[in-house]
Amino acid sequence: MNTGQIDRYPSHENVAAYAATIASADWYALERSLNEHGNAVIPGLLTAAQCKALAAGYDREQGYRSRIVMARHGFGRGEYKYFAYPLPTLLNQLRHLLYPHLAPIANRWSRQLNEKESYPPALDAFLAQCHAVGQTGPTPLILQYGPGDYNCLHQDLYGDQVFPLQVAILLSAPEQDFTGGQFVMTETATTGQRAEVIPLKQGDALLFTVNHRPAPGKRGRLRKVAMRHGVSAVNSGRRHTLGIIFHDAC
Ligand SMILES: O=C(O)CCC(=O)C(=O)O
Ligand SMILES: [Fe+2]
Repeated sequence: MNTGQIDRYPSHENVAAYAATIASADWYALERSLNEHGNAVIPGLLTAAQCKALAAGYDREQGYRSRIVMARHGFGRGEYKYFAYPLPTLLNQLRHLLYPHLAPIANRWSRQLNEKESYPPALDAFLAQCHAVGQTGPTPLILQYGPGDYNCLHQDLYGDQVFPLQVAILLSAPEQDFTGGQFVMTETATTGQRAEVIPLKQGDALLFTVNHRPAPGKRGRLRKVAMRHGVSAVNSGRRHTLGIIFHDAC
């Protein structure tokens, strides 16, 4: 883990708290939820103060490698910024702390789908694989939505190297900071399509499928189902999200 970096977000008073929350989470239950629904929630991973500090950092010029205005690309309406390396300490730690719990799940999914991918136990080894094929751009991001903004259903794929799980942390408080703006996931299988709205509170971390996952089909046999995620229109206020994607980008 890179510890020799400047912390751009001062109010991370509870660094040990999120490490303890990740370490003590019921990872069997989280995996069961991921297997059954393609998503799972760690409630209250960040404090309101940590969420506010990250959201307030959105307007800073420094610390980001690019800003994307979603309407220009047909991605929806709203905007987001990709962090630059070195990532803020909190974000770097969250990415490193979450990955080792997700890699064994990713490996079980890969085996169940007869895929060749296997994911190393630590993030730095996986990132080295990404960097070796030219996927060197950091993908963690922060998104900002105002009234009328939304995020089209999508998959966060940035090259051949794909880690099949990602995390989004809601930084704003629903009904206080914003209304509307619900996180939505869809699942497309040969048996039909369905959508799920996932209610989140400020500071909750949603673990979810990047592109596809194994799901029981007819006669219990596992089949591959494609998943997408997006956000319904924000009605009022401002909504910020922190996105943690584990593969880097070309
Ligand atoms: O704003 C959201 O909740 C969705 C963010 C998103 O698309 C992502 O983190 O990949
Ligand atoms: Fe996304």
